[in-house]
Amino acid sequence: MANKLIGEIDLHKRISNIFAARNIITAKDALSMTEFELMELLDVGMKEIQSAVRLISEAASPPCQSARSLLEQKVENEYLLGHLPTHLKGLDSALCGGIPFGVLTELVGPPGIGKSQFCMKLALSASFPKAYGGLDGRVIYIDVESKFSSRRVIEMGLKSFPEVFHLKGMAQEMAGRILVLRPTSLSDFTQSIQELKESILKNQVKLLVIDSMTALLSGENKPGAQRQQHQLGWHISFLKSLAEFARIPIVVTNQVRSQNRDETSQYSFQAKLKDGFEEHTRTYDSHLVAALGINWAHAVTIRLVLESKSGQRIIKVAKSPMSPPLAFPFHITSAGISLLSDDGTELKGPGINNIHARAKLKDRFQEHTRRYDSHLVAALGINWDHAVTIRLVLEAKSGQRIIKVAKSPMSPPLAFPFHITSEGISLLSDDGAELKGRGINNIHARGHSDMINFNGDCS
Ligand SMILES: Nc1ncnc2c1ncn2[C@@H]1O[C@H](COP(=O)(O)OP(=O)(O)OP(=O)(O)O)[C@@H](O)[C@H]1O
Repeated sequence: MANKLIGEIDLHKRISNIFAARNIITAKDALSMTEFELMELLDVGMKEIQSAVRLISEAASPPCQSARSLLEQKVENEYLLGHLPTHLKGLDSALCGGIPFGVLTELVGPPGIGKSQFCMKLALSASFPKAYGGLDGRVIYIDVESKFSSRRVIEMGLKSFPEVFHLKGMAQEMAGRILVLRPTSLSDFTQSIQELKESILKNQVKLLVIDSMTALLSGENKPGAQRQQHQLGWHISFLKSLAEFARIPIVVTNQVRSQNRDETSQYSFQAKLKDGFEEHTRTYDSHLVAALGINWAHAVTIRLVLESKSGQRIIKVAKSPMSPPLAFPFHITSAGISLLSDDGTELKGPGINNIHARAKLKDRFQEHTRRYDSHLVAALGINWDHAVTIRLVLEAKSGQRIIKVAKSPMSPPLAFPFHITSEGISLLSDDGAELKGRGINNIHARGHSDMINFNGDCS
């Protein structure tokens, strides 16, 4: 508006020509001067100057709008901006159609809970043909932890949308629409996202995924949480403006982990300290704030918390401008994430922003395994568990050697009995038994009494 040309404003021709002759071209040029200055410069009477300034101001100001018309515009824009369906019915209806365009959405939760699985399914949904509920677009998937698996995406597609994926060439076509970038450092990542702006518009990109932001920070060896948060500040505003500018959903994953003995973590900006419970949770904040920074938590429009409670995976809509806090139990199958119920349970109180890394220790047996956690954490370091993509656990249970796929982005937890002969390791059966519950990350060294559990991994 300020750059509106004076020549295009409905001024008297003579006055308009005088402005042009004195090189006052835009509304901003004219309105930056006082009426006396204009009088002096243009050599025109006060009355004429006042009338010209009034007309220029009117032309340069945005029109008045009623609250009603603003609301109508908002609804219209939301419709135009659209949503990326998650194909999880309950979640899609809570989010008015799915992950909204034009804003940042954060998936936050402990390792192994299913954040990458969720992102891969979103990538599928964005690249899928419109006729089948997709967006028919391309996806940029920034895979910091090298967890993206095209095999897994195709498996999800075949199981979730068999009618489309069995069409000849469709799997290749879908996989070809997902561009995977693997930055090796924060500066590499910075360069990649700066270069993205143009290609997002040119290439019909409908989704940008960053999996995960935490891994980018933990990869940097710079000392001091403050410094890391400061570095992240630029990325937050850049990604936010990129989402708005390109009108696409940007989905970012973040791991959280409590280094403390309790398994609950909480975002620090939530809940004023009033009572003992909140005072207690405060001790865990410092770790989370160090990883993500306070500005990050404010910048995201949608926050979905994925957690595990009493052996059940749960997805919570923890922050959303259009939904109350809701929780949905889910599981992961070969078709990807699916909800066990589409009716979310409404959440109240401080629980909304708590993140359960695993079930609370309830009995003496588990209390016993806890002693070994500190040993593992001390030996391997807390970042170790985050860093590995595949974890195979080799253990002995009731005299039988077992190899377990305990962490994998493309396989459910499976156990295979094996033995070792002169030819090396061989499986006794090629049909793995699927594992459920806490046993997945337990390691049996001999009998029950020697069991070790990976600290913080979800059960
Ligand atoms: N084909 C499959 N069938 C069933 N479950 C699977 C399959 N592939 C992977 N999973 C399950 O998905 C889980 C891993 O999820 P995912 O890799 O998304 O975790 P994450 O939250 O991204 O972890 P991290 O923070 O460590 O990256 C594992 O429990 C694994 O068993």
